[in-house]
Amino acid sequence: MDRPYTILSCAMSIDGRIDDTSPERLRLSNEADFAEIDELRAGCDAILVGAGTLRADNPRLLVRSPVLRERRAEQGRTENLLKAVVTRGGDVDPGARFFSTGDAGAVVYTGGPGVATATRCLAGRSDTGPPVEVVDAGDPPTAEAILTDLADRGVTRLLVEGGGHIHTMFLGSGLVDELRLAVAPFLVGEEDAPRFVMPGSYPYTPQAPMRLVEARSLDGIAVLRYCLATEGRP
Ligand SMILES: NC(=O)C1=CN([C@@H]2O[C@H](COP(=O)(O)OP(=O)(O)OC[C@H]3O[C@@H](n4cnc5c(N)ncnc54)[C@H](OP(=O)(O)O)[C@@H]3O)[C@@H](O)[C@H]2O)C=CC1
Ligand SMILES: Nc1c(N[C@@H]2O[C@H](COP(=O)(O)O)[C@@H](O)[C@H]2O)[nH]c(=O)[nH]c1=O
Repeated sequence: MDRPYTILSCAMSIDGRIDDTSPERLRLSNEADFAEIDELRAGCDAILVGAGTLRADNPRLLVRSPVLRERRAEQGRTENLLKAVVTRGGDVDPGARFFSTGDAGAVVYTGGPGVATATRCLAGRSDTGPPVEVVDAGDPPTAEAILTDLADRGVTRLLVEGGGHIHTMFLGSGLVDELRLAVAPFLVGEEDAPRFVMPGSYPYTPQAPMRLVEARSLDGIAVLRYCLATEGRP
């Protein structure tokens, strides 16, 4: 299977939560960590999130540093990354910042009735924004179909940036090459706070663990990097 090198990046609390239940976005990363994540973004061709993250955070998913954007432009690349969102039902907000910002366009991965729903939702968008395409990636969409489509678009390096259901989908597929975790030095402690992953079936077991390749402190945040590709795994 021709697919991009796939990095999953996530910031979590010590109790494995990626947000709290308040309406404001929880800041788990510190400035140094956000700067590293920006470097990580700048080194990728595409960035992918789930529709839940779009609804909760209304993120822009841009390269923040002007220096990094300029470096990309000098390399003949778009200043920002191609954006991708995964939705089962196709209900996406055409006014979301995800669709109106950036210079590389966006792809909505959905399937079944979600294709018509997403197409209908996006019909209300103005024509002046970056191009947006709705792609049928199966019903329900699979990580494999999404990665194959991204590879066809010339994406060689993909950053998956949440949320918990999308982590579950991608880690469950066994098609992630690298995991970067930033562990903030506190606990969220709320039963209903979004989790890093849901219960599920994962190929990373005590018999076939991930390989820890880096562990360091970034101003008090533990940065952990794991290599997920091992022999016998795709
Ligand atoms: N700390 C961090 O690093 C990050 C934290 N977050 C946080 O994560 C939270 C959001 O996470 P979460 O609620 O899990 O949402 P996700 O971003 O994981 O998106 C979930 C949505 O993805 C779609 N989906 C789920 N499973 C599938 C599937 N198998 N196939 C296709 N589509 C699927 C559904 O969309 P639909 O409903 O449209 O059908 C679902 O509602 C927010 O609170 C956000 O702040 C997010 C990113 C990073
Ligand atoms: N809060 C939090 C994260 N949250 C996620 O980061 C993304 C930010 O997008 P944008 O603001 O557009 O650049 C968005 O998907 C949001 O859910 N990420 C992290 O690395 N650390 C954090 O503490």
